[in-house]
Formats: sequence, C-alpha cells, structure tokens
Amino acid sequence: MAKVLVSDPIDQAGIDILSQVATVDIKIGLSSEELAQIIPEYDALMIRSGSRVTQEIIEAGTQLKIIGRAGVGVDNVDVNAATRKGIVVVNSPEGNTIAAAEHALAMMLALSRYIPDANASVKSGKWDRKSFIGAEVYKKTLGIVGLGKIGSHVATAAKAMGMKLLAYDPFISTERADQLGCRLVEMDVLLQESDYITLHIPKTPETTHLIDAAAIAKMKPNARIINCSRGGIIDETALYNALKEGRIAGAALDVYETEPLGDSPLKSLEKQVILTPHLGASTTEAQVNVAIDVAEQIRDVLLGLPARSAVNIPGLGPDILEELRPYMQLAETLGNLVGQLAGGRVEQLVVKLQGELATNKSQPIVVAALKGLLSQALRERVNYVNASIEAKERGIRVIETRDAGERDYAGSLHLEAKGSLGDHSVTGALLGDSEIRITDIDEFPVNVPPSQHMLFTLHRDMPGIIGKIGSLLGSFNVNIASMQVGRKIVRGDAVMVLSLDDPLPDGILDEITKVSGIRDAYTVTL
Ligand SMILES: NC(=O)C1=CN([C@@H]2O[C@H](COP(=O)(O)OP(=O)(O)OC[C@H]3O[C@@H](n4cnc5c(N)ncnc54)[C@H](O)[C@@H]3O)[C@@H](O)[C@H]2O)C=CC1
Ligand SMILES: O=C(O)C(=O)COP(=O)(O)O
Repeated sequence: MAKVLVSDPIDQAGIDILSQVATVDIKIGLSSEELAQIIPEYDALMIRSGSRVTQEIIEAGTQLKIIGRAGVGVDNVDVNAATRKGIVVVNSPEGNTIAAAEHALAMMLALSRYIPDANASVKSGKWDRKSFIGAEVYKKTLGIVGLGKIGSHVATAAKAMGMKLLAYDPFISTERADQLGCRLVEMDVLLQESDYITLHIPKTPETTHLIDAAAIAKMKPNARIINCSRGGIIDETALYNALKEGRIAGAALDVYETEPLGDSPLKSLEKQVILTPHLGASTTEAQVNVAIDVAEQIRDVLLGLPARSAVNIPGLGPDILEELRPYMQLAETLGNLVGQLAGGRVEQLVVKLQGELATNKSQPIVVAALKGLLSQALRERVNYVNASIEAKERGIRVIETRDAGERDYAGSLHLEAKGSLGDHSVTGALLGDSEIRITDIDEFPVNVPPSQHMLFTLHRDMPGIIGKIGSLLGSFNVNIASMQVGRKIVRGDAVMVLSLDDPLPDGILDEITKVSGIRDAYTVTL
C-alpha cells in the first residue's frame, strides 16, 4: 500500500480520503533534517505553509510522486526541483479564497476601528472610549494589488461597503477590472491615491519588497496597509520605521518575512498595528475545502490518474485534460514509435497538429509526444511533469507546426524525429473517440492500430518478399497477428507493418535484414 506523510495540520476530511488508498502518517512540526530523513519511505507528501520542502528533501524523496499543498501558495516548495524529478505539485487554488478575502476585510475594519486594542482595554477593566475614535471606510479609496481570486472577492465586498476601488495587476484586462468596479492604474497611482492598500499577489522575485521605503514614501499619511498574501512582499523594517514615525496610519499583517514571527519591533507598536499568525485560510470551511481538494488529487495520482490542479503541468486543467486525453494518448504512442524508429539520439522533433487538432491547445500534445519519445530511455522516470525539461536537457529541439487544412481525418498528428541514425516520421489519427490508428510511416500510407510488439520493414515491393518474412518468423515460432504493406508506387519502395503476438527473439532482426529486397527493419515495443 502507498504511504502518505502529512506534515502540517490538515482537516480529517482529507485524511479520510487519503486513507482509502494509502497508509497515512501524520507528523507535525518536523525539522527539515527530520523530514529529509523520513521522506524516502513516502509516495506522497501533504503540507500547508508550515513545512518547507527544499531541494534536499525532494532529492531524498526517492519514492515521492506528488506533493500536495492544502492551500494556494507553493512558495514553500522548490517546485523546480520537484519538476526535474517528475514529482507533481498540486494545490487548492480556490478552497480558501473566501476565507483569505474575509480575513483581509476583517483586518481593514479592525484596523479602522482599533478593535483589538479596544477589546483588550475593556478586558483589562477600563472603559476608555476617546482613545479609539476610528475612521470609516465608506467613500474611501481602496487600492487592491493583485486582482486575482482573492483580490476580486475583496473588490466585490468593498464595493458593497461604498468604497472607491483602484487596482494594480499587470496581468488583468481593463474589462475584468471594470466588471469588478475597479479602476486599473499603475502602482505609483495606487500608492499615491489609496486610503487603504491590500495585497493579494504571490511572492515572486518581482514582488519581493514591492512595498519598500520608496513605495511607502509615496503613500498618504492616513494610509493603512493590509497584507494577507505573503511575507516579504512588504519590507518589514521600512514599514516599522514609517509607522513609528507616523508617516502612514496603520498596518495589518497576517504574513511575515519569517514565520513564526520572531522578535519583531512591529510587536512593540500599538493600536496602529494588528498582527495575526497567518490565519487567512483558517476557517473551518476553507480547511475542509482545501483538505478534500488536495487529498482527492493525491489519491488520484497514487491511483495513476491525473491531478486537476497541478502547478507544474502547465496548461493541463481538468476541462482541457478531458478534451485532449485521447489525443495525448495518440501523441504519446506516436512519440514512442518515432523514438524507437529513430533509434539513436534524437536532435529534433517536429510536432505537426493537423485538421481540427490544429485549433487545440498544443502544449499538452507536445508534452505527451516528448514523454513518449523519451520513454524508451527514461522508462517510468519520464512523465508529463518533467518531459519538457528532460527533452531540453538532452538538447532536443522541438518545433510545433499546424495545418488546419489537412482533412484525411478529423484531426491527426504528424511527428518527425531527426536523429543521429537518420530521420523518421509517423502520422496517426483517432478512429471514433479514442481508437488510435497509425496512418503513415516514413511517408508510406498505412492504416494499423498500435500493438505491443511490432515489426516494421522498409523493402522493395516485389513478389515473394512477404512470404519470406512470414516463413522466417514462423521458423522462430513468432506468430503474426496482422500485417499490412504501404507503398507509394507499384514495385517501388514499401513498408511492411506487422503486429506480433510475441516479442521478436534476439538475433532475428539481423536475419530479416539479410533477406534480399529488405533495406531496413525495426522492432518496436509499445
Ligand atoms: N494569508 C493566507 O492564509 C492566505 C494567503 N494566500 C495568498 O494570497 C495570494 C493571492 O492568492 P489568489 O488570489 O488565490 O491568487 P491568484 O493567482 O488568483 O491571484 C494573484 C494575482 O496577482 C497578480 N500578480 C502576479 N504578479 C503580480 C505583480 N508583480 N504585481 C501585481 N499583480 C500581480 C496575478 O495577475 C493575479 O491576478 C497568494 O500569494 C496566496 O498564497 C492565499 C490564501 C490564504
Ligand atoms: O493558501 C495559502 O497560500 C496560505 O497562505 C494558507 O496557509 P495555511 O494553509 O493556512 O498554512
């Protein structure tokens, strides 16, 4: 039975799903060294933001097939290292959207009305009303940095509270911002005009210290900033200095450069600062959502099924996967076939999408073709996650072309491999919804289904040659399941495609190539 390690607190609903297919060990609070030490035993790792999955841990995870992040941010996982090792990284892109958005809104209101300090004051026996005169958010300007899932929900709620909305997000269209009632502006305008600024962006090299001393200097003196996205997007030292000197009015932080937050001077500031311990996703609802979402994906991957929210298989969402799955199977089979025909080192692969396939997303098809191409060399080490990287590292140039006009089949795929031992090409199509047909080998038309053991010959089209190959195979006790010849002209060159019931015994290929009229012969295992 597979083994899953859960190294952060996960709702029981997720554990129950994992337990259907695996032995689940829950070990919370492990150090990186401890995690690296035990990870070789596990097929899957399920985490939240508390575990840091470094390259060392990934390298040590020799059995690891999937890392599931029960939440959104995967900045605590070395995704590149996982991709190189063919480990799928999945998350729950939407499970905690509402929780995080509501936390940001709660922070904005709590900051405006000094709720944490007012609460502490009453609980300490005081009745002090004059120290807590707050500000209204109504008619104030909210600047939203990052108008993705969480930012959009914040926008909708803030709009309902009568706020004016600005947004900065270079990857969002003006139409989308308009729909949400936001004016899309440059970052400087947002900094200068906002009374409240809320951050909802991932942590990347570009967003690290996006809010630094220079950015804070552009903010209004009454500005309040809220960060429920990622620590390190705000330079905490610059923020502390600005708050201490009263250059901005307040800050509410849920995330920090280092977590747990250690000895930070921010803790010494009073009612203008609210600090929560990374609680954005901490609602019962969100925790059930993310646990189920990610546990289901881990279960599926352990059962050999695809994951619906893999962050390192780009462009492979569930709807696309559903639609393209038969074509991906075709691409993988043809990639495997052309790789074996080419034999040696492949330097270039041309992937030509024809007919209706030409209008489809090509990336999953190309990835599947590369997976097939590399499968002889890398066996189960190659998968949809690492096929592109493995191809790149082997110096295989990939060229994609499209020909929507090709009409022999509704959609077909043509692959050409340029290799150290020669060039080969194959074409294939789908019959009905998912039956694969090889329709062309090295430009010779054929119509054969792929089978596990196949023999291909290039020969001169002349009487008696088929009989000779048949007898030769018979003398080695190899049974032919089907046979087809493809030729362009009578008595010119031709290919013979044989499906065999058994693998070809050693040495027989040499005997076949010695038959007069046979120019070349290849065995293929699919
Ligand atoms: N505090 C907490 O517990 C939680 C934090 N988060 C964090 O919140 C953040 C946002 O999450 P979602 O809205 O779900 O992500 P999302 O991917 O839906 O949205 C992120 C948005 O940021 C934009 N963006 C990327 N780079 C940018 C840049 N340089 N400048 C401006 N905009 C940029 C993107 O275009 C996108 O629209 C993530 O960092 C996530 O990890 C999410 C859930 C809970
Ligand atoms: O989903 C995210 O990105 C979060 O930051 C939530 O973190 P958590 O799962 O609560 O440790």
